[in-house]
Amino acid sequence: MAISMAKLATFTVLALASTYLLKSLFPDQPPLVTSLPLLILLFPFFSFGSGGSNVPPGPIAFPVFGNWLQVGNDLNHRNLVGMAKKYGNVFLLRLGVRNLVVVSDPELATEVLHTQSVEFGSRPRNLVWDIFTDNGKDMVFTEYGDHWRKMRRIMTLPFFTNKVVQQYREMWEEEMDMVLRDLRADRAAQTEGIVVRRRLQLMLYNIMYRMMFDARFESVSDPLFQQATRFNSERSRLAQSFEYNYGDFIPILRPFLKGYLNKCRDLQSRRLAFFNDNYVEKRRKLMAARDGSSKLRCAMDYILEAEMTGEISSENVIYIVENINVAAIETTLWSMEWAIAELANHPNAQKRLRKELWDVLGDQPLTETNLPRLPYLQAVVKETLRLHSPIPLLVPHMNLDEAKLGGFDIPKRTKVIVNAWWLGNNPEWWSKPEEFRPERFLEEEREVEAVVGGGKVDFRLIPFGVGRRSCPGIILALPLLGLIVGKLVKEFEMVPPPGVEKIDVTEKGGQFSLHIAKHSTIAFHPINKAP
Ligand code: HEM
Repeated sequence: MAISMAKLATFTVLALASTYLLKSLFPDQPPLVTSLPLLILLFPFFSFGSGGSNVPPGPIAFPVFGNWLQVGNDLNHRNLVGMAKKYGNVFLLRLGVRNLVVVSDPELATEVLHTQSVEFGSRPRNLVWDIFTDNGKDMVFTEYGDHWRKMRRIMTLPFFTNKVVQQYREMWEEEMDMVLRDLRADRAAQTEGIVVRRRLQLMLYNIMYRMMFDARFESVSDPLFQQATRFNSERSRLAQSFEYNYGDFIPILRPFLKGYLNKCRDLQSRRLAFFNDNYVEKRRKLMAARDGSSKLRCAMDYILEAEMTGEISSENVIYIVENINVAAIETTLWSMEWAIAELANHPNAQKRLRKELWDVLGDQPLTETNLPRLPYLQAVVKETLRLHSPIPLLVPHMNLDEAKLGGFDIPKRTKVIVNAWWLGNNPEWWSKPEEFRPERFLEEEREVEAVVGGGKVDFRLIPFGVGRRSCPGIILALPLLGLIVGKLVKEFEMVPPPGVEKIDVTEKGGQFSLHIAKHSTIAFHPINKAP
């Protein structure tokens, strides 16, 4: 087949640019490696495009690199919207040996998450996630199948039922009331303001560790708290980084990732030993000493019971702990930070919320049982999750076998992502989506049920996903968010620190998370009577 001059020229420029890039990235590597792009020129030129099958549209793919050099590493929710406008609501990117399909409209999202939730119910893996999950011994990142089903079932009873919410709601309120007490006693918090994230992080760790292990941390200086947060944030940093993409996409470059992967392995073994030695083993000893009549006290006791009956292995036990540390704490914390920042920037919304809280509760403190009586509070939570989904592209899905989507063929083992942020922020479907305006959920969007669950799902608002692989933690995350936001607003006026007009709500994302770029400093002015 003849090749056009334009294609040849593009190819040559690309190959030279890549050679240059590799040479500067790896100056000490042998010429075989750095001249790889030129060798690629010798490859058959006509592996451009889709290879002839009926795959979704997308940019022209080059041999070996696919679209990677064109689209780069940072495939964040906003960049993907730009591509969807060009290629359509389902498009395909080839990133080296990996295929990535991006879905950007509610109907196709329904297909992936609901109608074909078995077909698209797996998770893709990569070199780093393989290390952090020991090739899928966990639940969050494992493939769809018997192992996932068993893990999800075993985790549901101690973590994800309404009974669990009822069992723990007073403990949650107690931890939150300690935050309010600390803010009232903190002069700096009331004058120049504080980075409230640190205190909320301690609160959330305490809530999750009390549920998991019946254990808590005394303060932010507790050495165990410092170790736990350091291990978890280092794990997130390594897993979320774009640094390892080149080795993941292009197998021939994997030897250069050895140092990075060893760092991940080393961290993972120290981190799992930390969970095991300080928490799991202690519960195991208590379980061994327990007589049949004593009650199971915390989630770990139920999990260890499943280990004792041979349903799961000790490795699975530790990966459940790892998954809760990864999935539960930072996601909820990011949402709290966004909600507080937006309320500080929108005094009218804050005033309206405070009025609702005082009208409904009077002098009484907010409790979990009151939440259904506070529609504006629920609207604030929904609006926060719509505008700032902590996981804007959901956790990636994958089809184990070849599948169909929107009339296209999806090659097997394609990473499929749903741009959930765009579903909640597309101006074709939402009025002025860039505005933080909770009242939309009491006015034109009264029917949106997705976030509160239970009702009919509106696929425009799915910050927790939907269907088989949706977030089971929604049952905890929503009341936790409502409670802390409501309690703070009832007792404090939250404002930017002196001299600052607006809190900076610039975003920062990783491979799939989205959080506030700079942790905000907020001043908390105590309120003692009804507004
Ligand atoms: C605001 C807080 C949270 C948000 C926005 C959130 C969001 C998500 C999303 C988008 C997914 C993937 C859904 C999909 O792939 O379709 C997910 C999965 C998951 N989340 Fe959450 N989550 C939150 C809090 C929690 C909490 C508190 C827990 C546990 C206590 C939790 C546990 C999990 C687990 C175990 C999965 C994996 C489910 C599976 O693969 O089967 N999450 N979450």
